[in-house]
Amino acid sequence: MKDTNTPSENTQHCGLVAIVGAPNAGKSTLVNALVGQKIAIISPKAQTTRARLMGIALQDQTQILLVDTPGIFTPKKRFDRAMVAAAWGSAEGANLVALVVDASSGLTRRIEPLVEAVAARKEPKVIILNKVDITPKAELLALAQKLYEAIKPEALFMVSATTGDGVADLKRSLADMMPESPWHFPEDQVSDVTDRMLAAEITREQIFLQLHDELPYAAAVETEKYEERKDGSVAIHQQILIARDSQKAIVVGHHGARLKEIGSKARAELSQILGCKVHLFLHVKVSPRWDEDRDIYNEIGLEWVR
Ligand SMILES: Nc1nc2c(ncn2[C@@H]2O[C@H](COP(=O)(O)OP(=O)(O)OP(=O)(O)O)[C@@H](O)[C@H]2O)c(=O)[nH]1
Repeated sequence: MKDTNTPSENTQHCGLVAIVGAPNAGKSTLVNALVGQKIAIISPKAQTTRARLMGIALQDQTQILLVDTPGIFTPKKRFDRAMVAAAWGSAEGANLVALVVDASSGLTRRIEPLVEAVAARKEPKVIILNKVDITPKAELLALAQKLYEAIKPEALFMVSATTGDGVADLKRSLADMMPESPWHFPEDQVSDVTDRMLAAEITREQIFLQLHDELPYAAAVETEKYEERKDGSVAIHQQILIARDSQKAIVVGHHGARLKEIGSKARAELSQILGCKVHLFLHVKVSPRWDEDRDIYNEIGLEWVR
């Protein structure tokens, strides 16, 4: 635990909130909104968040550690199992389990097992109905009632992570539920994601955004080298791993145009986040079984599962 050197040590509060929910519920968007800064990537495609990320939100004297998890779904492949294991693993030892529900989709059969699983958890729970900006009020109230009865949470919130509606109230209430404890991180730290990892995630987000119809989930990004230069800029070398030769042509594009576009958007975003000039070098590598490679699991923060 790090010494935060803040004056009023004895009145500090700090606790862990595990954010769980179905893929696409808006968990990453919500964590970014609570932290007030982008720490997790977002995409309209489900299952974007692969590893466990921690966002650190500050509310007065309270540090709220928000563990953003991969969406919980019924896993089939090893990679999927690793994602779901990471999600539940992060709920262990949490002070609060927060179930985020996409209110606009309602109580679908897909999330019923998740609701049951959350109801059975021993930690205190809250329900967060997200996407209220696109949910009719009557549906919202009916859903709130059903979920309240099923889970019996400490509290239920209605928010829009994208418009920010209800987010400040949610943050204050979460802070009120955190136990008295010294802060676990320095005041200015917003996440436990390393710059290397974030850089890989930003490139992966661009691949998603630009190619999700042609290349769903078939790519991983590894930061091979991350170098801070004397002139204050950062040079980042990354490998884009794809499963098949045919996908290489898609990622590279005509005369390299697609790769250039992925690189230039990722570079612009990284340079904004890191606050310096970024040189980004992307290499595409065909690695037929990248999702069976232990090193890649480590790099993106997932545990290897059997
Ligand atoms: N209209 C609306 N859209 C939202 C809101 N919150 C999130 N979204 C959108 O929902 C989609 C999924 O958001 P994410 O934050 O990536 O969802 P997630 O739950 O982290 O998804 P996984 O990574 O798959 O687990 C994105 O297109 C978001 O822009 C909201 O409050 N209102």
